[in-house]
Amino acid sequence: MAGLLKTAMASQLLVHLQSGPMCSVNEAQPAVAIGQLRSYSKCEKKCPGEEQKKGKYQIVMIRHGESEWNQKNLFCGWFDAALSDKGKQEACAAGNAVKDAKMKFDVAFTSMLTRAQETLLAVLEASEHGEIPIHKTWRLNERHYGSLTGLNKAETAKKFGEEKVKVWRRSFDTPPPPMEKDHKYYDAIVNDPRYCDGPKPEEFPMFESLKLTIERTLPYWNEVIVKQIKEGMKVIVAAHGNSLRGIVKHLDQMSNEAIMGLNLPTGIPFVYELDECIKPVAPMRFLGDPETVKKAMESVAKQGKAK
Ligand SMILES: O=C(O)[C@@H](CO)OP(=O)(O)O
Repeated sequence: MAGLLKTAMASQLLVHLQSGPMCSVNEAQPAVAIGQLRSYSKCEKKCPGEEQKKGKYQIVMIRHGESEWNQKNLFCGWFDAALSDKGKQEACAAGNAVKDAKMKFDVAFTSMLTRAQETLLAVLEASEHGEIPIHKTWRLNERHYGSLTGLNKAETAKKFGEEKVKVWRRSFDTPPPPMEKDHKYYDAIVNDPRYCDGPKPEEFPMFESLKLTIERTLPYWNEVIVKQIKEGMKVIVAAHGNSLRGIVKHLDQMSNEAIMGLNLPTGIPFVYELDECIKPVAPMRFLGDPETVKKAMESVAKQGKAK
């Protein structure tokens, strides 16, 4: 625990949020119609009493906006793809939704990858946050997609079958094949100086299932993020589809089968109300129009279909 806390402190960055260009350029045309704070439940209707349920603590999480590799439908994992223009717009719209919901954060957590960090900065900028501490950790990185990194998902489904790709993408414990040393992106990832403070060589993944992703994400969640929540800090986490699916699985105690059906949309913040034991008192709710959220989730699921 002390080690993780030390790493968290070492990666702390005080960001000066200037009037950055990302949100001012595109704010007139948000790609996602972010609505007011709305309840989103499994029944997709307002369930009585659910909407207003407040916990002792609250946390906001967001998957990064669409990346250039999401746009090209490539397995991305630890490759450091930049946000697409649409992804930048999504991030700004997410920040506007946070502002509309009058949410303020004391501390932020993100991964080592640019797409999550840029999304976070855009959210903080658009929601008029000043300077808050930002902790960056590889433990919130996207799951490592092994040898699939850089392959087109639809073409991979055509070659290996949609079922196989679904297992690689969404099964709990079947990992993709490992990334070997001769892989096109091996050097760019393994020798990236951003990882000089970790992971240690023996921890550095060459592939990850969701199970393995959870095994490296949860210690940080429990020992660093939860600690801050319990100290009364208002927390935002900007990370990735699968590192966040791991946290959601943990929070909602979802079965290995149930988590297969969860596809988080890009760039739409979601909120958990938590009790004193950090257990959700209501389902996650998105700061977005439910129909938009539903469509965005379906579109993520469809990425693994052959064309
Ligand atoms: O490619 C990836 O790294 C992830 C997230 O973009 O994709 P998937 O939704 O297939 O797990």
